[in-house]
Amino acid sequence: MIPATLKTRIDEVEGQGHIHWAGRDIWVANESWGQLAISLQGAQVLHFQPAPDATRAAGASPAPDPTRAAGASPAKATVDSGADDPLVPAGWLWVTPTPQDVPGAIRGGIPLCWPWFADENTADESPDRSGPMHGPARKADWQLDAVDEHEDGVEVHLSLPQRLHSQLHPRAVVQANAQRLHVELITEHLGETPVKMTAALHSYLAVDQVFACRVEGLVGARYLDKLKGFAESEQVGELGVREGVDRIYHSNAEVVLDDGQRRLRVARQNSDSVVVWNPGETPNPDTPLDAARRFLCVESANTRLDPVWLVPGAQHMLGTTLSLADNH
Ligand SMILES: O=P(O)(O)OC[C@H]1O[C@@H](O)[C@H](O)[C@@H](O)[C@@H]1O
Repeated sequence: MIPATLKTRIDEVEGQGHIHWAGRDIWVANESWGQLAISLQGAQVLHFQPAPDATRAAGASPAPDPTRAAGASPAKATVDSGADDPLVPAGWLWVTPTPQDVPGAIRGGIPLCWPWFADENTADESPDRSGPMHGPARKADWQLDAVDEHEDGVEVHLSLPQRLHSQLHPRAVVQANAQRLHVELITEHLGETPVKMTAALHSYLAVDQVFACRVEGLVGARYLDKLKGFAESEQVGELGVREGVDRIYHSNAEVVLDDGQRRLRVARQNSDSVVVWNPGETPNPDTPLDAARRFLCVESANTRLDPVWLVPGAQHMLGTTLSLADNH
């Protein structure tokens, strides 16, 4: 579910190319296996949409997608999102219809939070540890290093041309094909002393209605409830989202997000924290309330529950893989 103007520009690309949207340089693939768009600000995947024929062949039965069913013509079906640029129900990710100007971050897609999650400020080298929420990497300009063919899709490599930390340096790899989207955030330690970091792949997943969603796979997991001062609880039964939610689950389990229309599997690599977040009645100023009902973040993360100590010469890969889950 992304803004109509973004979807139209992606549809206009034949093969691979760059578009300009909301003041950002965005790399796009629009190929027979599907569509992928990555903003070079933040190396942020903004859109992923497998071709409908290919997902049927994989044995799943996704909900019909009106913007692709008509043959990938410019999006027509729109969702009232309370903004001039309506959302269209395209793909697995959500992007706000009213993005902040650069140098602000775009809320949506898969922001890379690095080298800390939220306001934990691990690996924050500013004198008073007052660095930005979710770290500086999501607002920085990344560069596209390479695009390879990969499993009938693409593999995209991105890196940061400048240093954001004296010892740690990140790069990103995005793989997309007709069956899945896979994102890796790789951190290399180039310095001399151990460093503690946290991070997140802050995935904004498009849903039909957030307060009708179920997140399966967390039964029995302990979690910190950020809306209750980080009170610790145990998940009883599957999680049904019925109001704003902001929880860090201590779990390495694969979860399935079921919105009644689509069952999306969220697998994670080297992540013992899964963050489930929607702002409920109090979204950020860049997110109209109607639009906020259309996403649930299910984030592959390393948080205060499982921080990473990186030693000199070591590297850490935080990953997430999205694919369709079988219907019950
Ligand atoms: O608005 P941002 O900076 O993208 O972050 C949004 C949310 O991100 C989530 O990961 C956090 O758990 C929330 O506490 C936070 O509000």
